[in-house]
Amino acid sequence: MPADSSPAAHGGDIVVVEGLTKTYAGGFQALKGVDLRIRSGEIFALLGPNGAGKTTLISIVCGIVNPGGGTVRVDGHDIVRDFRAARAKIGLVPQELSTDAFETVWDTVKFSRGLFGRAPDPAYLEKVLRDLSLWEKKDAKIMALSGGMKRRVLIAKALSHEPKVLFLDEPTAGVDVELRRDMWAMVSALRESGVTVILTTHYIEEAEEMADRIGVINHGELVLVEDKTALMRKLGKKQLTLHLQAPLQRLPEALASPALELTADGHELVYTFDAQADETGIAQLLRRLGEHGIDFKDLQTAQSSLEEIFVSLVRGGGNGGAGRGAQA
Ligand SMILES: Nc1ncnc2c1ncn2[C@@H]1O[C@H](COP(=O)(O)OP(=O)(O)OP(=O)(O)O)[C@@H](O)[C@H]1O
Repeated sequence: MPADSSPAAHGGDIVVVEGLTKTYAGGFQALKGVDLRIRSGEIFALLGPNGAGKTTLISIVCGIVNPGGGTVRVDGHDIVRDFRAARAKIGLVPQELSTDAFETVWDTVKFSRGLFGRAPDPAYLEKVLRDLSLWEKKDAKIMALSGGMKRRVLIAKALSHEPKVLFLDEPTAGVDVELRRDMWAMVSALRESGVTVILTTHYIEEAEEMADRIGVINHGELVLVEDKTALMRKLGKKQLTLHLQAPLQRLPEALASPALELTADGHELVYTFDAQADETGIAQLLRRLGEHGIDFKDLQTAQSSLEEIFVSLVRGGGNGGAGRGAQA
């Protein structure tokens, strides 16, 4: 990336979204006041169920959809007042390759660069194609490429004008496991080259694998923004299920704790604990159960997955509020 004197070049936030709202014609409120700061050089994953507002948010930042209220700045440029400068900083990888089927890889990438008014730079484009393992295919027509290669062409096009921020909308939707791994490797390599990457995904595994930070959006609101490692620490929560000898009507008062739950049928006790804590509390729990004459015949443990955390977040339950406002 060429050096410049813009704010983000000094280690600030490359994308700053403040109070962003969007109401579509017809009255549907797709974004309800989103605040989000993307740090220069990070990989940020935006997770959310269908219809949560991910594409709307990305489309506004990329200038495809008009914002309602609020502001968005990309590398210091307002996306409305200073659209061309803001847009020039952005590469967008859409889900589908729509046109260009008869063009060669080289021509389509060269054309994309030209669209942004950048001077030709064959050496840069060669590097992009080589990095994406597309160099051998530079003279092939796009229609003759495999699905995975077409996806790479989309990335090459998005990188053709040397953007600072790359948006990937569902980069691995519908691709096989091998290509998904390739894409992950490519995105990591991009980060190494200094590009900030923002991706939307339905695949929690993808966010888990790639992202530095994760944002969860639901019903047009960001319900959580957190470092992945912090989120993974939350994942350290485990559950111990005790199958009781005899069903209990209710938990004795003395054992009442938010961490301990009796199942509806009274046959099981479920204890939730932090597997990474020094003191899980299990020994104490078992001792106290003994004191109350509660015997169990079997026990098992299970670890909650990011998937479960995500589901509880988007249902508005669980510990979803914990990360609210946690972004920088
Ligand atoms: N042009 C439009 N007119 C009216 N409503 C729209 C329009 N575009 C999107 N919506 C609605 O806004 C909501 C958010 O859509 P959006 O595409 O941003 O969600 P998403 O999180 O990207 O979903 P998905 O994961 O399914 O792509 C949805 O309920 C959608 O139906």
